[in-house]
Amino acid sequence: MVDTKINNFAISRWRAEFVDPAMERAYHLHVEADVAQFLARALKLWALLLTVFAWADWLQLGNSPGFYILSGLRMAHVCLLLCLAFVLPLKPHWATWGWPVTIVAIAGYPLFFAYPYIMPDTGAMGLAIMMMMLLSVYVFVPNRLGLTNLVALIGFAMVIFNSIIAGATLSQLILVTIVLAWPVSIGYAAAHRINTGNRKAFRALRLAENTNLELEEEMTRRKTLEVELQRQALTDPLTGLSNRRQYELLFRRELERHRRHGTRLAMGMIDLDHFKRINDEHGHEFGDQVLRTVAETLQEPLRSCDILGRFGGEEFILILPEASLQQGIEVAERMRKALRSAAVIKDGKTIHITATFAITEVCDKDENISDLIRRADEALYEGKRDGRDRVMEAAAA
Ligand SMILES: Nc1nc2c(ncn2[C@@H]2O[C@H](COP(=O)(O)OP(=O)(O)OP(=O)(O)O)[C@@H](O)[C@H]2O)c(=O)[nH]1
Repeated sequence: MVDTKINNFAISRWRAEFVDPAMERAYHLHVEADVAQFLARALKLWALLLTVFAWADWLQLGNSPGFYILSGLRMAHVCLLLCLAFVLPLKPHWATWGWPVTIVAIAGYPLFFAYPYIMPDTGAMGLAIMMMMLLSVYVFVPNRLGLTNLVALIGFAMVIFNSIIAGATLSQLILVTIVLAWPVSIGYAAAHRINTGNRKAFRALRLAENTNLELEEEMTRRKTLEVELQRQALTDPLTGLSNRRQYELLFRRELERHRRHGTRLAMGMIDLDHFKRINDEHGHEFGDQVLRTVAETLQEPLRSCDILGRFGGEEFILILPEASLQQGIEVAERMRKALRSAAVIKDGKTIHITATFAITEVCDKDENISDLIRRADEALYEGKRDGRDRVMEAAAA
């Protein structure tokens, strides 16, 4: 992810590039395919124009050594332009890197340099061509602004050098400078605007992407929070079992299924034996630990569709969908044995826990869970009285 710190998006004043190299690289990566495609087209057009201009040389020079020298230089430059144009689709990063097109542009100067020597009377036309070329490299050939300045500077220096060789006076040199300053300054301003504008568009895109990402993260965070809140609202914080709201809801759903499809539905109550003693002897905190262990142990023999909830204190509630009274008793027996063999170690001492179970089954008379709880509770009471650690049957009357 791109850093959203606004400093990272600062654009340099003269080069019209991002100040942060990493950001500039990211920008290059983003635009390189498009730039490479456009640059390849520009190079091909440039090569075409250069080739066409050989006709003008022929008209001026005819079948002369000068024509062949200029044509040789012209063709060498055309070859370079076309080579780069055909390599760019394979190496698109060359387009944004800038140096290949810069070198190819500079390699074209010998042709312009040779003109005044072969055709001394075309000085004004050479100057006009140089003006056009300078303007073109700025506005038509996509390149890094600093490198375009280098191309322009070398071209400018070459024209001045040629003019001095040709014996130009100081006032003529000043005039040539003013004439060339015109396309350079206009070209620079236009290229600066294009480069800065493109980077500003990239900055806006990145900021929008970052905002989207932050929004997505916030949405995920809220969703996770919502799920957690929902979980907390439906589970007992100590044991992680279903709380009253949850198991009553699930029971209503199962009761509905029982009424509609005639499926059987068993229900049970579980009450730990002498839990007060554990609390009194080992402390409330240890009692909590025991309750957590009990919750884990009681769940072991259950199917994934069975529901174990915390009824309150050291009492638990059991809902067994599609189970008869007999099947419920068998499950309870397995739970009782599992609990018996589970042990909690305290100060090197092993503490065994037992519980009394009461199982009942939904019958036609039952209207809600309270009817079953009442029945199971009575059986529990009997179980306690008969010595605890047993499974009681609470058949409907
Ligand atoms: N540690 C802890 N103890 C609890 C919690 N809820 C209830 N208790 C304790 O559970 C004990 C229940 O005691 P009783 O109702 O007398 O039942 P018992 O000692 O298990 O005796 P029988 O049910 O007759 O076998 C009390 O001491 C409560 O304080 C709890 O969340 N954590």
